[in-house]
Amino acid sequence: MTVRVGVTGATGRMGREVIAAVDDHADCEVVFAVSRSPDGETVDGVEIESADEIDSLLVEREPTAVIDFTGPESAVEYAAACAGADVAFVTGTTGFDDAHLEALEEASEEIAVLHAPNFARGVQALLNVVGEAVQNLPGYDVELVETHHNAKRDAPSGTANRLLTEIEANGEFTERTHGREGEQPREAGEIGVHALRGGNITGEHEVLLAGNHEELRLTHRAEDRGVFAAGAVDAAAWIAGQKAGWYDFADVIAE
Ligand SMILES: NC(=O)C1=CN([C@@H]2O[C@H](COP(=O)(O)OP(=O)(O)OC[C@H]3O[C@@H](n4cnc5c(N)ncnc54)[C@H](OP(=O)(O)O)[C@@H]3O)[C@@H](O)[C@H]2O)C=CC1
Ligand SMILES: O=C(O)C1=N[C@H](C(=O)O)C[C@H](O)C1
Repeated sequence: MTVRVGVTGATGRMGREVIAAVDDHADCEVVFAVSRSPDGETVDGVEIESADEIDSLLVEREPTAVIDFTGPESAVEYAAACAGADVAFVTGTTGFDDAHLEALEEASEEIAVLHAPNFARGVQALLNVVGEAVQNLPGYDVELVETHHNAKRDAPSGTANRLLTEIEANGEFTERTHGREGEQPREAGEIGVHALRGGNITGEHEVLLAGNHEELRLTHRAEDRGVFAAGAVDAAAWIAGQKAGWYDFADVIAE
């Protein structure tokens, strides 16, 4: 079966990568790609259409799934449009607050919604092992450093937040300390969180566990955004035919 993909935020860094990744995938095709302000542009030969037309595009082009890498407000709006048209929604957007997540969960009562803050398979592996490392090194100091390009809006990254959830679920920690300045000695039990921004760095995440005159560093470095796009397209292919509900990239990898 051919997976018919709709792309939102099509002229953004990730939107362009998704269009290219769909092209590389034997069983997928882009059936529409939208932007809020299309100016007759094409991306990899795909015409960019107006996001104002999303409701009719969802009905007329019959996508199997929409892939969204935009912003929190827009992701919620696009998810609601997909719910109205019975189309599955795959989003890699980050920076959601509780209200955004609640709105996405509401959509997942009607359609299959898959959210992953990182579609790199290596990050999924990191998420699988970080808890075990924390359990094996009780009392060690934990610091998390994420590094991204200078246009990233949200901090810490969505991936960093997911890693922090895993770390906290597997050890005794008191609080997250975001950066340090002035007289601020490290407290036992805190997790230091640091967001670096610069140039066009694709995305790096490092968890440092230090203690007992030793250190363990678990680092993931994405070298190309294509890795995220490929994972999102795999997710779109996987989600075709799934029933309404909330899914994660781990569900895709498990199969
Ligand atoms: N899960 C993962 O693996 C990854 C997640 N990301 C996340 O994806 C998101 C997008 O990243 P990136 O592509 O670098 O960002 P860009 O700013 O390059 O692109 C985002 C696009 O989304 C659209 N957009 C942004 N805000 C809104 C809004 N309020 N309403 C409607 N459309 C909007 C814009 O397109 P237009 O105006 O043309 O509609 C914009 O071009 C971020 O949240 C980022 O953290 C990034 C990489 C990997
Ligand atoms: O904005 C980005 O670029 C990225 N965002 C994601 C995040 O916030 O975790 C994933 C990736 O690191 C790139």
